[in-house]
Amino acid sequence: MRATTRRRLSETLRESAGTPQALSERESYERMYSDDLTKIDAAEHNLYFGRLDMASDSVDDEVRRIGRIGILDDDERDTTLLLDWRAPLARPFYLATPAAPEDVERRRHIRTRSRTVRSVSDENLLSGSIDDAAAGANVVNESALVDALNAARTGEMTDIVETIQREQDEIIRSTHRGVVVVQGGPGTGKTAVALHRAAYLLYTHRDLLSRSGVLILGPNEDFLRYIGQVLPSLGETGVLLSTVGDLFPDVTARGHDSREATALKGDQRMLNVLRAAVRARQSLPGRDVVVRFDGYDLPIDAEVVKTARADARSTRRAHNLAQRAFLRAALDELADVHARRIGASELDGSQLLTAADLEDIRAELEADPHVVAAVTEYWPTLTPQGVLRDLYDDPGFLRKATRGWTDAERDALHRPARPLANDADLSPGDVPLLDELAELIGYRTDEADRINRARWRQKLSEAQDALDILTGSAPQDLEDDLDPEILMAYDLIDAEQLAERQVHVERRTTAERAYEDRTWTFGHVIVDEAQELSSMAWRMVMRRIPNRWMTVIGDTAQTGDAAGATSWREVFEPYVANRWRLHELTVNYRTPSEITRYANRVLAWIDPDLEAPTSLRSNGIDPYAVSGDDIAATVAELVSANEWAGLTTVIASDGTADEIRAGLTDLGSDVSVHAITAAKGLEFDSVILAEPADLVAESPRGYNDLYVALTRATQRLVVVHARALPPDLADMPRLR
Ligand SMILES: Nc1ncnc2c1ncn2[C@@H]1O[C@H](COP(=O)(O)OP(=O)(O)OP(=O)(O)O)[C@@H](O)[C@H]1O
Repeated sequence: MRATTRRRLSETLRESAGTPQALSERESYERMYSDDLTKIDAAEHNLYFGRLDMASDSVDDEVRRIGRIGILDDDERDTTLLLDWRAPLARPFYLATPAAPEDVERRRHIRTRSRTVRSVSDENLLSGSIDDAAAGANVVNESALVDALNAARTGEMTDIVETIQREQDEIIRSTHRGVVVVQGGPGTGKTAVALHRAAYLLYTHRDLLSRSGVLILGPNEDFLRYIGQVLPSLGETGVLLSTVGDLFPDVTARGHDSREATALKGDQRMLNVLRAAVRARQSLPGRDVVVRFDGYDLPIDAEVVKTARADARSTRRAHNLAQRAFLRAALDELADVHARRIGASELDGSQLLTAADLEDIRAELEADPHVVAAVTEYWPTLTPQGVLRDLYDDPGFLRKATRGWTDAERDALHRPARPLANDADLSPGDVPLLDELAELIGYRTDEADRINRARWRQKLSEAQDALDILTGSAPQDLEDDLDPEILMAYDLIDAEQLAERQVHVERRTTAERAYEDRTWTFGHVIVDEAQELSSMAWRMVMRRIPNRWMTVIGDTAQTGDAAGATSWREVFEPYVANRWRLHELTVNYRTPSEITRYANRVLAWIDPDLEAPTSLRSNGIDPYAVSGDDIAATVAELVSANEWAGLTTVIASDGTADEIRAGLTDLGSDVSVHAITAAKGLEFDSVILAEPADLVAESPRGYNDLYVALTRATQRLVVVHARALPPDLADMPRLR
């Protein structure tokens, strides 16, 4: 397949494309073959991993071979060689258990490295002789699963197609067209499920979703990097991965907010603040505003602006879009004022000017840039960034827009404007506010169009230059005495046509186009670590998905963000009423029971009603605590005194992470350090948790943060502390 695809690709590249049409065709073939090659390369590892021998009395007594991608033979009947894991016929591979064998007589696991088979294990599901699966256990493909769970972590998430469990499979293949909410404790495979659901939906609804795209939202860049390889390894490349903070085209928000500011910016009350802010920009003139027109001082008074403003507001259009109506009404009023001044009869005040004269005045006003500028001052063109910066910067404006707020709340929002390139001074919490403002203002970020137009102008000018050169190099004798019979290049072709020949057809993927367009609506949206999204962020996400076909993954016990969610019902009911469905995942695949013993106590403290996930395995390695007066020094000592096999990290509070990192860098150690807010969703072989009391004290959601920190390790946990341990960890064995 690879050789054939390569050959076709190089044939395509060799073809010359004379017309724009042919060029466009060539490019779409080029893309298709390149995508196929990527897919084939990605599937190489463990391509064929499962086989089902169906019972001889079942409807289809057959053998099904299951792999990462589907492969058909090139015989006449297109015989299936390998079934895609997402095909309906492959499903019993994930569902069959000895208790409910689904007509499967034997399930076989094949593990390969490159093209060598490393192991084969069989489960006989009908005969009752089960070599491999713990009979009756609710775990499918157990030995392969245990292998996968014990494997050392690499810092990149891997796919789980060989060992998807029943409760996970149900979510991955859910046919629900509304919101599917997946609630589950740490390590229950929520992220894995989300990614496999994306792959499944792309396979099942390829036509629809390849046009509209799938968006996956994650909490931070590190997390997106961590999960970034999973979908490509499943042959899917057309998905846009983003954080909420990166979802507004051209804005790379890197600013940092206090907890108070974060909470306020995420609060629904901001909606009224933003509305008020935009309305406050539709202001009235003070006294004595005049503009010179036609030799007279023309007053722009509050009455004129008020009438125009009422007209513009009654259009109910977004601010920038209503500017035209405002201007039209204001100029009508001003034309009247002016006509009354110059055309009124001295005798009885009646108007001496004809309707045509009035029209002329109106047209002259409109053509006068000073008049237009003076009028639009009271209904200016706005940008979301401009409004937001002014709001934070100007205490008077802030006060006006935040009726009913306390001074302390206003202080938390106040921030002098220091604009940076790409709006990097704004924070991720500002992005949903920008998006809301963009709606209120009617601001479009047609970045793609803008770029295309700029490119087009560039091409046009290059083409013009080329024509000029052609003209300039025309033989002199012809120049002097142009022979109308001789055709010149510029007689046949103008710059525009020349440029058109150069145009490259749309080469960007759906995901790339979606990223550059604020008003893009996706076919499906997946939100991971969804508990961290604020109300304002949800409004932004919902705008991207009007059909509300979403998969939302999270754990309200892990909410750390000051504006995050504590109840799924509260989040979704306003958008979809009861069109949301809750699934729960109950098995913790990541953390051994030795560690969850402690984590579960913290969970019970956060919410006694939440059920703790069951740990699938125990590894015999008990966590222990080490104390020392200087945290950074004790961590450094611990790190240098031990062999840390596998991926190891130190998790610390946001406030102390830097200090600890500096201590380890001095040592030259490659053990990483993660501040708690950056550790969400990640996992490591070993975790050193530094000063849990700091995590608890640093935030009102401190126990949630502690819970997250305690559930990141797949093998070992060590706690280092100077202050007293939180009560739930107090009985941990001590090294010293
Ligand atoms: N069916 C499975 N087969 C093999 N590994 C699995 C399976 N389900 C989950 N895992 C593994 O368990 C680990 C935890 O999964 P994942 O990160 O998806 O959990 P999570 O619920 O998102 O956790 P958190 O809430 O902490 O972010 C990962 O290494 C994942 O690959």
